[in-house]
Amino acid sequence: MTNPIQKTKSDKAGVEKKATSTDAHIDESIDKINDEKPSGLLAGIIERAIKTGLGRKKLNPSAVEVDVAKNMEKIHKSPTKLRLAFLGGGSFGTAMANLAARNGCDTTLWVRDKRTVKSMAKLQMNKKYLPGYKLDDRLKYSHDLEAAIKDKDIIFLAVPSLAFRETLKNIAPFLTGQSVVSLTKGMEKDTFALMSDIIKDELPEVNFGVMSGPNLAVEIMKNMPSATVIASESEPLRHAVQAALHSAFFRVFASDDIRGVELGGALKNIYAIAMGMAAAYDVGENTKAMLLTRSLAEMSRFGVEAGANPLTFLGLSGVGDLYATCSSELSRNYRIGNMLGRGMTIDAAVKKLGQTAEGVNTIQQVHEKATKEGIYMPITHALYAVIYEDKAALGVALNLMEAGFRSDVEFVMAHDHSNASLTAQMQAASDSGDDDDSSTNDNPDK
Ligand SMILES: NC(=O)C1=CN([C@@H]2O[C@H](COP(=O)(O)OP(=O)(O)OC[C@H]3O[C@@H](n4cnc5c(N)ncnc54)[C@H](OP(=O)(O)O)[C@@H]3O)[C@@H](O)[C@H]2O)C=CC1
Ligand SMILES: O=C(CO)COP(=O)(O)O
Repeated sequence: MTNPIQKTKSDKAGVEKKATSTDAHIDESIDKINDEKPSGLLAGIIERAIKTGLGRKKLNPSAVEVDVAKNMEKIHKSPTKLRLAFLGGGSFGTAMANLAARNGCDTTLWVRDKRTVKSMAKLQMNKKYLPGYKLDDRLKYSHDLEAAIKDKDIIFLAVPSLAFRETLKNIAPFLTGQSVVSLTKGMEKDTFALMSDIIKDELPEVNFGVMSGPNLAVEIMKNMPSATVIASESEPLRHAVQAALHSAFFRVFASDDIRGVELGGALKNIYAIAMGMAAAYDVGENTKAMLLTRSLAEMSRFGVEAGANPLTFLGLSGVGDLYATCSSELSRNYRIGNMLGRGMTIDAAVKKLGQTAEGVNTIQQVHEKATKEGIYMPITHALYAVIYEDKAALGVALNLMEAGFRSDVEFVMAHDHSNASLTAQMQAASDSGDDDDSSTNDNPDK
């Protein structure tokens, strides 16, 4: 059997020279990105961190990794270097694999397309998803799934949710005790399964975790300080992921609330679409703040119904990711919303984006689940009505504003019957007073 890792290594060495001198288009992109480099205080922090070895010095990586290795089941010969595989050659898989390689982990990025693997090894760059960003020269590339995961300690999955189950099925025959960590933020179409559910379904024996947080891939490639959360019931796995990815630019916090962390990452995509749409209507900061915090209320309400701890939504994977994705045009979900707000159809917006926007499917899943189970999710239902039932956005937004009286944080003061009866009185008064026809199906006191 060929060893694709060795092969790509020599490819890299052979082609590097060409890449630096001939690809004018990429040089242009790099110049453009360099122009956008952080400046001032941020630039100072980054420069200092680089000079001091990416901030891992104090952590004494080999000591941490020896400790991790001692604890991890079925861990093997060389405990001084964690061995990692990242599956998925999009922007996030690439950014995370690059972080790990830069930290000195033995890292292979698996990409399904052979030509893309060749191009990445040649240029040390992901031209399609992260053009202009040079990748660490220790990062290895492979399109051979078996070889990519062989002898690894941890396999990180960064494929879109629609490919998650299929990817697990494909690696199942080659597993020899590796742990699995999902980086995917979505729900399986039609089953409402989260990625951890799919892991338990397909690989019931495997030690697993999920990682999620405010991690816009391009900002990570620019060394902009960021943080994330690894959630797992396995402490050794949490430690291993922290040790593998931690640097002065990237902090990895820990949690054992897998459901909460995972739902934060999946649900915020719905609200990023809503916020992108609101931005297209030039709404004010008060409106954005209202939308953001009522989105958080929906997320935590839904999370609790699904078995999550509501406090998890106050962490990086909840409010942290919600804020990042709802504020930035780097978010693909936000961009989809913005295109919708400017009058495009959902199909045209998805086509124009040409990348993964998990929220498009998540809205449908959550709308259906919440309707079936009677979970109060007015923003999700409103968004569904605009996107999939062709309701007018303005009417839907006004309806949301006219929804009944509710408590602010329902885990502090429950939405009780006095609110419900007040709402009913108001509703009756407004029904008899006007004949507004811009309704949605929302019942605010369901
Ligand atoms: N980008 C980000 O900032 C972040 C993304 N995430 C999450 O990570 C996941 C992946 O997103 P991201 O990397 O951004 O996506 P991208 O759209 O950038 O890339 C998707 C990648 O998945 C590959 N792919 C698609 N279908 C399959 C399949 N059936 N088998 C194997 N590979 C496949 C694509 O290959 P091809 O090019 O050949 O189609 C491509 O390499 C999503 O769930 C996302 O929510 C999480 C945090 C941050
Ligand atoms: O999850 C992300 C940032 O944390 C990326 O968001 P998008 O998938 O909307 O680009």
